[in-house]
Amino acid sequence: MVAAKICGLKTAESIAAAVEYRADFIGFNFFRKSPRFVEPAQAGALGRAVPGSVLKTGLLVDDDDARIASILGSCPLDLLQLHGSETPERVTAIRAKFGLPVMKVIKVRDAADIARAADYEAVADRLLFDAQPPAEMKNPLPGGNAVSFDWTLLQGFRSRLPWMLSGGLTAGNLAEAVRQSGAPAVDVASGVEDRPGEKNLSKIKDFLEAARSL
Ligand SMILES: O=C(O)c1ccccc1NCC(=O)[C@H](O)[C@H](O)COP(=O)(O)O
Repeated sequence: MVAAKICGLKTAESIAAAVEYRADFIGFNFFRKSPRFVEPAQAGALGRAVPGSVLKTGLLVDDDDARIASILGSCPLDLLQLHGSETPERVTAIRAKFGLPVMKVIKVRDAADIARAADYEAVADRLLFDAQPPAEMKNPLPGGNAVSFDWTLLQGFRSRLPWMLSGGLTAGNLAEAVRQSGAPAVDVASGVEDRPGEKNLSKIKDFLEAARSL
């Protein structure tokens, strides 16, 4: 079994499906340009249906303290996912100011990107490896692009921090992704959707059942 996060949830039905099929994390996306964006107040209301056993994750991209404080005022969270270009110093500052665990996202194109995880080893609580959007991709978002990277780049990766694999995952490729990478946890947004931002409850079920079967 590998732990699983379903990211970009913004409806009661999709959250209920994630909880029913035992997601370990759910993600609220606070990046306004994303098709998965959810208003913090709405996320706060939705989050009240989430049991304490499922960690509510807030997805941020280079947000300042005022915005993070505003989000947390509307939506209690268990984990902050920093998906932008936050430096180790910025991660340290956010963690200290808000008193919440931080998952730093490392965007991967090649082996040098994996090595950059070491910069956050002493300051983050978790790591998430996501694909760097390909250079030719028109108007990519910082994440949620349904793009994967070479999972073998993570072979032999060791960290004192728990880490997740992300990027282009689906119920259909999950076993191979985990076999190649050795990931102990996985994360998905597009792979459980029919269209960007529109979650498919059966795909959520299939993804979470696939994660539990490994
Ligand atoms: O999902 C988004 O729209 C998004 C937008 C901006 C920054 C991050 C975003 N998603 C972050 C996630 O954790 C996604 O689950 C991850 O990038 C994987 O996405 P996908 O390849 O679509 O499964």
